[in-house]
Amino acid sequence: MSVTKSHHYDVVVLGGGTAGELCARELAAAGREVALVENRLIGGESPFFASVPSKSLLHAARRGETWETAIARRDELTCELDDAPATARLEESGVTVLRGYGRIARAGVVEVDGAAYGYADLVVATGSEPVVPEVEGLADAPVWTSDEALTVPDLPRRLVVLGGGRVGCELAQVYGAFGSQVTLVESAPALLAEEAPFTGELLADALRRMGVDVRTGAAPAKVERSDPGLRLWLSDGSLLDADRVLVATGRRPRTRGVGLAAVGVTTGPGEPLRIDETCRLHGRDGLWAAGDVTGMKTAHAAAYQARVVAANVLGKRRTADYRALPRTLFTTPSVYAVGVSPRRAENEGMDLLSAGYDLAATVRGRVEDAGPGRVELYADRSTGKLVGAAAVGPYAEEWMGEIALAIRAEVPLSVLTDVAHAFPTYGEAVEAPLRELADRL
Ligand SMILES: Cc1cc2nc3c(=O)[nH]c(=O)nc-3n(C[C@H](O)[C@H](O)[C@H](O)COP(=O)(O)OP(=O)(O)OC[C@H]3O[C@@H](n4cnc5c(N)ncnc54)[C@H](O)[C@@H]3O)c2cc1C
Ligand SMILES: NC(=O)c1ccc[n+]([C@@H]2O[C@H](COP(=O)([O-])OP(=O)(O)OC[C@H]3O[C@@H](n4cnc5c(N)ncnc54)[C@H](O)[C@@H]3O)[C@@H](O)[C@H]2O)c1
Repeated sequence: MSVTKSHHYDVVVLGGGTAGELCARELAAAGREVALVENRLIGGESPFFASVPSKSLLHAARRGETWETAIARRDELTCELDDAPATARLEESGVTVLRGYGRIARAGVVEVDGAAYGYADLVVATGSEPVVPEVEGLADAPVWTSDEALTVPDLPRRLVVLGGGRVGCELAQVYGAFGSQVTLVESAPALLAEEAPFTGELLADALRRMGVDVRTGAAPAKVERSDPGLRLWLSDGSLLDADRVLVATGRRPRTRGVGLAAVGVTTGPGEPLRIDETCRLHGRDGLWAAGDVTGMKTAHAAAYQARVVAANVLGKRRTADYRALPRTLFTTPSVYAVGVSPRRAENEGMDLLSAGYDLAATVRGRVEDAGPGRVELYADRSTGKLVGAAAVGPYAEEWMGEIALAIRAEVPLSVLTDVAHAFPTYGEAVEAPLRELADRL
């Protein structure tokens, strides 16, 4: 179809999720004429299908609410999947919203459902999509991804969750807490295999204690419909009967169909877009990318990059620093990790010094009978700096924030050991390992 150029914008943003929406908003606030192209909901995954509904259900589970109350609150928080308020706020901030599927037609031109729009700068923020593993029969089975698991009102009697990463563990806890009989199947030998081993071990124990059947080192080999529900054969030879399968085996950057080849950007299927430290795409002028499409995995990372892109489009050179982006699970107990993990240090040949502390040894942990929990801190022996940390415990994502700051700001251990924490708090748990690291370095 031949297209005509309808308008020229300073900036066109492809994708209105966390990254795209924030970037568009910042650029419009700075006086740029900005259009944002979105083919689903303004706000993207996080407020409607991901962070917000999952955190709402986890919170309801902690409070012991009924499933009906929990999903009513979830649906209220996700505005019943109505993005009209978010769209109105974005338009009020000066951004033009173009509804439809955006594709780069050629350098300087984006096509949206037959109409063409010019741009000086283009920001690709098209997010990611779930990966469904190729397993015999899986495509014909009643399968959910997190999208369905976080929007439908059903509470399956028997649920098999494939994948023990962040989505799988959070949703296994949600459905297990509300009464589904949940089996969590993870192909790696442990949950959260990329993180410090104690995190996956404590999380698996917590899930098992609440009745989730956690199977590690096993993957689905074959799926068949049965009456009622379906039957799964696992690679270890065991058999599972279920009413529903939730696939949570990862996500891949959404790069197909965006027309990147038209501007000379080639990328393999499932590969993230390559950006430099300023979030410039493939080193090309006027082309930028932010969020999951670049291989990021969290909303806060998407927002961080969006700000970096906006600053650079506005001509203020800003580089991204990824050393202290938190990785969290909002389960009970929470899991928090930041910076270098023991696994990564091993892969990179980094000489890591570690020190840990059990939360049960803190007064707060005893007062609240918090159950098993732990903090580990990691320093690079060659530089003497704190480079990573992991924690499992109540609201670890809140009280470990100071460690992210310490890593990012390279705060010396001599200063960190001189900080007093309020008594009695979980935050006190970092004091002993900090002192130990300082003594041993
Ligand atoms: C179940 C779940 C729970 C999560 N929980 C958390 C959490 O607690 N904390 C956290 O930090 N992160 C969490 N995440 C991750 C977080 O949701 C993502 O990192 C975040 O949404 C990424 O934002 P984004 O802007 O890169 O992409 P998205 O939010 O995916 O937005 C991309 C948008 O682009 C649109 N789009 C794509 N292609 C086109 C096109 N060609 N034309 C027009 N529009 C297009 C899509 O429709 C979409 O709206 C969770 C993820 C999942 C799946
Ligand atoms: N709290 C948070 O910040 C949060 C919460 C949920 C999701 N997310 C993000 O959403 C994205 C998607 O999460 P996810 O959990 O789907 O992906 P993930 O990559 O974190 O985990 C996928 C897991 O599935 C396993 N797996 C892969 N193939 C398998 C198979 N065939 N059978 C069994 N197991 C298999 C992998 O070993 C891995 O442990 C991630 O980027 C994650 O960071 C973030």
